[in-house]
Amino acid sequence: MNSSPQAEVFEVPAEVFEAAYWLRVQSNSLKQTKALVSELSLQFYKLGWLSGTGGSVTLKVHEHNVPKQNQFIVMSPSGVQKDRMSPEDTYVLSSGGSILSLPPTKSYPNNPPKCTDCAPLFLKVYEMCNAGAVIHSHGLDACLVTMINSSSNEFRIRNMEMIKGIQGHGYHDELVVPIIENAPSEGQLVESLTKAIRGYPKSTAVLVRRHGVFIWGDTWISAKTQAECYHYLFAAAIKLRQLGLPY
Ligand SMILES: CSC[C@@H](O)[C@@H](O)C(=O)COP(=O)(O)O
Ligand SMILES: [Zn+2]
Repeated sequence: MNSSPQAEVFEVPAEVFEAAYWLRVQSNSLKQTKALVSELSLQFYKLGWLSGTGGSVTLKVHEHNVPKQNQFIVMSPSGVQKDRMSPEDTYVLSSGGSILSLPPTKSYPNNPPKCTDCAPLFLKVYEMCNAGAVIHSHGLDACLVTMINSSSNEFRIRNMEMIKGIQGHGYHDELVVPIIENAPSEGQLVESLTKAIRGYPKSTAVLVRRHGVFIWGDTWISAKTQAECYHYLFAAAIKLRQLGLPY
């Protein structure tokens, strides 16, 4: 008879094994994606899209041969100066929304970090739109354009060359972007965002009244390009209105 004490056996859940496997596969591109999130955040801060800690950028880790459902998502922390954020301050989430890694607490000695409040909205966009990147902008024009007509749930513009920069649109197309009402917290916007995405399948943006805009694309390049075009068109609409010209 064997009298030696039995070794304790810990069961590691299958999804932990799987996440660890994909983390290894994607580690190089994960590093690059974290760096890109902080680089783009600084760039967008300079454009006025991420000021006063508002706004946020999220990217999916792009790695060939990794199935979409195993691609990791990088998000920024909540309530921080987005222009001063370093790659190591970012969060890594599974495509299902579980947090896989968080910033070291030494970066936040007085205040434990928290993932962006926009996380449920970003996850909804990833899920419904097959996006590779989402930008939440607090650009002033994105906010003001929702206030031109407070009873309208749409922003419409036509006859502008920059409309061609929006996915699925040509010069002769009218651009229509849904507007949802703001709420005291981001989580309360999930339902109306979902409805707007469903109701406007051609749109790659949703405006939030008196707040800003969510813009997405298949890749970070597409999201950035479109975000530049959307902001141009919002600014143009405001200016045209001031000049008394139709848009
Ligand atoms: C200026 S506060 C803005 C926030 O409430 C929110 O709307 C936002 O855009 C950023 O949230 P955050 O949690 O800091 O990523
Ligand atoms: Zn916001």
